[in-house]
Amino acid sequence: MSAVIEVRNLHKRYGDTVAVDDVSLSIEPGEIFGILGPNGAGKTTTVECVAGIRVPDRGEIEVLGHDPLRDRAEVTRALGVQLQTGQLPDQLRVAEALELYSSFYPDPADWRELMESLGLTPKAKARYSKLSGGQKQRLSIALALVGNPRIAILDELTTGLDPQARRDTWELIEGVRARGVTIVLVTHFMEEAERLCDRIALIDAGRVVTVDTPAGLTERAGIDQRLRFRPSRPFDDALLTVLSDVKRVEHRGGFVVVDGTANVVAAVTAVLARNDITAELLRVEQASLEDAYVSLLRKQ
Ligand SMILES: Nc1ncnc2c1ncn2[C@@H]1O[C@H](COP(=O)(O)OP(=O)(O)OP(=O)(O)O)[C@@H](O)[C@H]1O
Repeated sequence: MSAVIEVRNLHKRYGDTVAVDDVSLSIEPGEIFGILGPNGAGKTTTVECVAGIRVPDRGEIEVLGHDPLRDRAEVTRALGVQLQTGQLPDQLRVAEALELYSSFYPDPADWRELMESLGLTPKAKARYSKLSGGQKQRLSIALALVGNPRIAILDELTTGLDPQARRDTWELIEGVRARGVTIVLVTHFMEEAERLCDRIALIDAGRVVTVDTPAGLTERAGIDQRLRFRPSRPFDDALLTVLSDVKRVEHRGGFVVVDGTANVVAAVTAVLARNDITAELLRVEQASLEDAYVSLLRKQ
C-alpha cells in the first residue's frame, strides 16, 4: 500500500537557523512512526510542516495524497494534531473544549469516552487555567484524537505525565493504532519509542540519520551485548580495547561496562582470567534503544 505521509527533501530555516536541512520520510498506513533526536534537531518543525502549520522553504509533502497547505480542508479533516505549543483559552472548561472540538469534525469520537479514558472526567468542569501540567497534556491528547483522525501527530505525547498516566496513555495509543490509525510520535522517551513504534526515524541537525525498527536500530549500532562487572583490581582499559569483539569500555561508579559483539562475554572473561582479575557481580545485558541512539548519534 502506498504511504500515507510522504515528505521529500524538506527544508526549513528560521532566519539564520537551519531547522530542517533535507528531510525525506515515507510513513506507511497503520504504523506508529517515531521521530527521535536531540533537542533542536528539527523534529517539531518537520511535523508542523506535515500538519500545514509551517510553510516549508523547499520540498514536497503529501498527506493522503494532499498538500497540507493547498488542500487544507482535506488534511485538517484527516489529521489529529497534538503539538508542543497547544494552548487553549484559560476560561475554557475541559468538557467544553472536547465538545467544541468534536463539533468541528463530521465523524467525531465519543468525547466523553475519550475524557474518561484519559482520566479527565473528574476535571470535566475545570477551567483550562486550573489544570496541572499533566492534565493539560492529557487534554491535548484527547483533542488530537477527538476528530477520529486517520492520522494522529503526537509531539511529546507523555512529557509531564506521571508513570501511571504514561502507561495508561501508551495503552490508549495502542488501542488507537488497533483501529488502523497511523500515528506519528515525536518523543524523547526511549522506553516509549521501543514499546510503541514500528519504525523510528533518527533525526539530527535537520537531517535523517537513519530509519529502522527499534530492533534494527540496536543492530545497526553494532552493540550486540553489554557486560557489566566490578573488577577485583584496577586494570588498564587497553587490556580490553585491543580485543576485536570489544567496541567500547566505560567506567561507571566502580563498575566496568563493556559493549561488544555477541562474543564479547567469552573474550572479556578469558582475558580477565589470564590476568588474574575476577569479574565480580558480572551481568550481561542486551543493548537498549537508548544505547543505540547514543551510539548512532555519536557516529554522526
Ligand atoms: N519559531 C521559531 N523561530 C526561530 N527559530 C526556531 C523556531 N522554532 C524552532 N526554531 C529553531 O529551529 C531548530 C529546530 O527546532 P525544533 O523545535 O524543530 O527542534 P526539535 O527537534 O523539535 O527540538 P526539541 O526536542 O527541543 O523539541 C532549533 O534550533 C530551534 O531553536
